[in-house]
Amino acid sequence: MDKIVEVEAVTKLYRNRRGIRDVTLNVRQGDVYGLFGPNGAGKTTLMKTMVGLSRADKGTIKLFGHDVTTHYEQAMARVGVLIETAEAYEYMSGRKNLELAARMYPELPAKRVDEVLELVGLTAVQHERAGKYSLGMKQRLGLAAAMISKPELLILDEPTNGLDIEGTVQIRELVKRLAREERTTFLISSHLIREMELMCNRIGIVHDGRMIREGVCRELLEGRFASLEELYMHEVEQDRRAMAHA
Ligand SMILES: Nc1ncnc2c1ncn2[C@@H]1O[C@H](COP(=O)(O)OP(=O)(O)OP(=O)(O)O)[C@@H](O)[C@H]1O
Repeated sequence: MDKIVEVEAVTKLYRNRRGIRDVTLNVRQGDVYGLFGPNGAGKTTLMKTMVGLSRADKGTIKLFGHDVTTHYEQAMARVGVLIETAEAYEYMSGRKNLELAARMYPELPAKRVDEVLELVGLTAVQHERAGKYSLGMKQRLGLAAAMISKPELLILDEPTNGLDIEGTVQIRELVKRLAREERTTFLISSHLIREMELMCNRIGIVHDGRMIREGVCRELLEGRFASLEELYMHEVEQDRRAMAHA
C-alpha cells in the first residue's frame, strides 16, 4: 500500500473554537513526514485525532486503509504512538517498563525487549529505575515502548521536545536508522524547523489550525528558498495576507 495515512478534510474544534480546521494530509510508505508548526498550531490535536485519542468533528482518517473511527483496531494494528511526554512507571526499571509494554503482544519474541533497548541506546541503564532517568532517557524509553511491536508506522509528537543537543541528535539518528534499516514510516511533529529539515523528506506546515502547505521538502524549496525556514516565513506571510482579505 502506498498511502499509509490518509487524513481528509478533518476538523476538530474545542469549545473555545481552537483546534484544527479542514486538514488534509497523506503519508506514503517510507516517508519521514514532518508536521511542522509553532506552539499552538494544532499538531498535537491532529495527532490525537488521528490515533483515536480524540474524535474528529468532520472528515475522515484512514491508517493502512482502515477508518480510525469505525475500524479502530485494524487501523491501529501496525502503528506505534508517542504523544506528549512519555509516561513510564517511575518505580520500575526501564527494562521492566518495556517488558510490561511487550505483554500486550504475546506473539513477540522475548528478545524484542533487548532489541529495542539496544536501538534506543538504553542497554547499559536498563536495570535502573525509570524515575532516575534524564528527560532524554525517558523520551528514548517512550520511543522504545512505542516501537516494541515493530510498528510499520510511528507517530511521534515532539519527540525531541526538551532534549539537549546530544539527546536531539540521538533521536534524529534513530529515526533515520529505523527508516533506512527497518523501513519504518514516520509522522513526526516539531516546532523546530531545522530538525525537520535534517530528518524529513516530506513536510506539512500547520498554521493557526490549518494545513497551509504540504509536499516533498526538495520540491517545496524549488530553488526559490534556501531553507525550510525561508519557505515557512514566506508561506505564513501569504497566509496572513489571504486571511486579512478573506
Ligand atoms: N483540551 C483543549 N481544550 C481547549 N483548547 C485546546 C485543548 N487542547 C488544545 N487546545 C488549543 O488548541 C490549539 C492547538 O493546540 P495543540 O496542542 O494541538 O497545538 P500544538 O501545535 O501541538 O502546540 P504545542 O507544540 O504547544 O503542543 C491551541 O490554541 C490550544 O490552546
